[in-house]
Amino acid sequence: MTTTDTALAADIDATCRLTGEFVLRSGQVSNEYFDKYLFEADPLLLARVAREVAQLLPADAELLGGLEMGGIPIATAVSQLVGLPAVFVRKKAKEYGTAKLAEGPSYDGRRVVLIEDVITTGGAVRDATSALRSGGAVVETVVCAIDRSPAGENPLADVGLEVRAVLTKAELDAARAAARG
Ligand SMILES: O=P(O)(O)OC[C@H]1O[C@H](OP(=O)(O)OP(=O)(O)O)[C@H](O)[C@@H]1O
Ligand SMILES: O=C(O)c1cc(=O)[nH]c(=O)[nH]1
Repeated sequence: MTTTDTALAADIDATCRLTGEFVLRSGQVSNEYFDKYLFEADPLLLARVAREVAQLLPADAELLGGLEMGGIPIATAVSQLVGLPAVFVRKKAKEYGTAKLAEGPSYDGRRVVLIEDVITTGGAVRDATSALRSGGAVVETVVCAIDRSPAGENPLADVGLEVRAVLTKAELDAARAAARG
């Protein structure tokens, strides 16, 4: 367990694990879905997640890159906690106005730590990494609330990204099993 908040896994699991049939972003079909908005909409749970994310930030982070959409509330909460500015990374650049992909201050040449809600295959994070790097950002780490990618593998190793997770699927499963007795 990477979290210092020992009840967090059980509370997140109870709040946002859904069962059914879900098509995921990657096109995979899963019988489980972690609805991050259910914890992000709860001010106390969001604050607890943000505290854990803050502890996982690399010391040399200059900007927090919150990924549209679920990464943005977490990045905002962490930004308020640690005093680092944030950029809000769109899935695709806005087609009018500033036409930006990432909203907020310039990230060219700056060390951006990505903040994500859930990682399954790492596809969304990979896309954001590539886009920000194209704009000159140094992106080496992503901190996510829930990592449900296969245990023991780094789905983003191919793009040189370290994944730091507040909670893994195994930890959520263990919390669920413990709660059921
Ligand atoms: O690791 P992956 O296989 O890419 O899957 C995880 C991504 O899928 C979800 O994005 P979605 O577009 O559903 O999210 P949003 O509600 O945050 O916009 C989730 O928020 C991650 O960004
Ligand atoms: O892979 C996804 O799309 C995904 C999985 C999940 O558990 N939660 C979520 O918001 N997205």
